[in-house]
This record gives sequence, structure tokens and C-alpha cells, in this order.
Amino acid sequence: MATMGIRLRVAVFGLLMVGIIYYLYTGVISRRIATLRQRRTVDLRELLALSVEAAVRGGREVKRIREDNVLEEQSKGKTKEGASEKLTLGDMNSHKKMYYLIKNTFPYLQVNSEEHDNTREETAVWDHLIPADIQQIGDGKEVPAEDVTVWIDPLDATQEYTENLLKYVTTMVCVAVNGVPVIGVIHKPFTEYTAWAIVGWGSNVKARASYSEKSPQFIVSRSHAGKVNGFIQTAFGNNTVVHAAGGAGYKVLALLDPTDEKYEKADVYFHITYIKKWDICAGNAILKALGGHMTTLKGEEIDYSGSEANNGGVLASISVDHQSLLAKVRSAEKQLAEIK
Ligand SMILES: Nc1ncnc2c1ncn2[C@@H]1O[C@H](COP(=O)(O)O)[C@@H](OP(=O)(O)O)[C@H]1O
Ligand SMILES: [Mg+2]
Ligand SMILES: [Mg+2]
Ligand SMILES: [Mg+2]
Repeated sequence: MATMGIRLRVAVFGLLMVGIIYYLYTGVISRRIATLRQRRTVDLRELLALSVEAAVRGGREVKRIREDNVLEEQSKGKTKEGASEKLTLGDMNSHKKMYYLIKNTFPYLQVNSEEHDNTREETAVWDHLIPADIQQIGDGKEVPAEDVTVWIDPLDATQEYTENLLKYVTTMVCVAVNGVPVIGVIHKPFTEYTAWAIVGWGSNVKARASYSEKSPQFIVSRSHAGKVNGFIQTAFGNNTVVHAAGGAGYKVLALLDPTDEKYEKADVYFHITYIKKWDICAGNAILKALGGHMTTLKGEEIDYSGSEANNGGVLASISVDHQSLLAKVRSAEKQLAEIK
């Protein structure tokens, strides 16, 4: 009798435990499902403020490393054209500050940086303060986090950085929603100037008062030019003025009216070799916000989701007829193909 009583108590206790475990387990699972179902959103105005902060903090590292002269220059390999792809401590330190500031604030966002490092920078924390000029654009707007891709260039114009041509150096952040560039930030660490824009909402940089539609001046790469000069002469005439400058961010600023220093006053940014999306996304967003255009040389819009590659070249303009520029590029391509 006594053993029966003990067995019964053990059985009842066992059943009770199974019940408790089942209850807890289903609770946890259902909460997990509920969290997954709940679509996370991010506020674009907050993302703009965070992007500016990231670009500024990265820029401080870029400046400090240059001033302390501790570049620790290395090569990441070669571009398709055989130029050395340089990497310095400025690129890496800036990457850590920028990438982890964004990742620590919004861990679930897709952030694609040119550089990579696995040591998480825990101290990179954002205070969520929105600067007054960004507050002025009005209320925020939520978008689903899964639609967002952030592109970071922790140091654009690394080649020029190593040559001490510091006016070309920028840090950049771009936010694309469903592949469309929406927020662009280009920061100049050595003049402490920041240009930002958010498409359909506002910007702190303007277009110039005038552009030369008749005989546009071009700005092109000084270190990854390829055969760009010959191409421009075929397409736009032998007397076309072509400025060579470093940095994709810098070349977009040279189409606009930035207030920090003198620029080349170019009308068109033209690039024919391979380039990556972190180089061009911020400039694309800023131009788009100001009514300009950035396309491939075939006139396609660039999709800022998926892979980092842009193989189609870059044609960027503002207040100049972009379609007529494209028509001249097409005709030059035909002529050059016939010569070959
Ligand atoms: N052919 C190419 N292959 C790879 N990257 C290129 C490239 N042409 C330009 N870029 C990158 O685009 C940016 C602007 O180049 P440029 O000054 O020649 O116009 C630079 O970015 P980083 O300095 O961030 O690497 C450069 O490395
Ligand atoms: Mg690089
Ligand atoms: Mg770059
Ligand atoms: Mg870079």
C-alpha cells in the first residue's frame, strides 16, 4: 500500500512538472513568434541624425591617424585595372566607429561597410539627440527595417589620404530603402564640413546657382581613370574641360555649392571603371534630393540592395539635361566600338 502511495505521488509530481515545463515552453515559443511577427520599423529622421553622427565620429579617427602620422599603410590587393587598393589605420578605425555606432543602435539593420573587423566596439553608443537643423525637416517617418540597406565608406579617397591630398578625403553614409537611395551624408574630416540630404524632405547643401549646359565641365578620377579622357573627348569634343580629382564623395560635392572651401565647379561627374556602392550611394541620394541624377552610363538607376558591385560606370549631373548627356555617351560608345 505504502509503495502504491509513493508511486502515485511520484506520478502526480511528474505530471505536474511536465505541465509546468509545457506551459513555460509554449509561452516562450508564442512570445518568440509574436516578436518575429511584429515588423520592426526605423525612423528615417533618426537614421539621418545617426548617419551624420557616424560620419563625424569616423572622420575624427581619419583626421587623428593622419595628424599622428600612423597610417600603417597596407594593400588589400589590386583593382581590375591593376591599381593597389590601399588600406590604412584611418580606414579601419573609422570603420569601427561608424559601423558599431549604427549596429549598436539598430542591431537588426543591414549595414554594408567597405572594411571589416570582428571586434565589436561596445563603447560606440548614440545619445539619440537630433540636431536642430535636422529637426527642422519636420516629423519622422517609419519604414520597415527589413527594407533598409545602409552603405558605409569609412574613408573615401584612401589613395589621396596616403598622398596627403586631404581635401579629397570624406567619410560617407547612405541609407537605401528597397534599393532606392534616400539618405546621403558626405563628411569632410579636415574641414569639418558635412553635407546631408534626405530625398523629398530637405538638405543642408544646395545646387550651384548656374551650370554650363552648352559646354559642361567634367570631373573624373585621378587614380582610377581608365580611358575616361579619350572617351569624354569622343563624346563631348576635344576641347572639353576635364578636372581630375580624388574621391567619389568629393566629386559629387564639386557639382554642388558646399561652403567649406573652393571646388572645381564641375557640371558632370563621369566614371567608367568598376566602382562599389559605398562609394556612390551617398552622392546619389544627395543629387536625387536636389533634383539631379546619378545613373550608369546606359542610363539605368543603380539599385543599392544586394551586392556591392556597380559595373556600369557612373554619370552624375544636376541642372544639365541628363538624357542628352546619355545620348552623347551612347553615340561615343558606338563610334569607339566601330574603331575597334
Ligand atoms: N576601378 C575601381 N575599382 C575599385 N574601386 C574603385 C575603382 N575606381 C574607383 N574606385 C573607388 O572609388 C573611390 C573613388 O575613386 P577615385 O578617387 O579614383 O574617383 C575610391 O574609394 P576608396 O578610397 O574608398 O577605396 C576608389 O577605391
Ligand atoms: Mg578602399
Ligand atoms: Mg570610397
Ligand atoms: Mg573607402
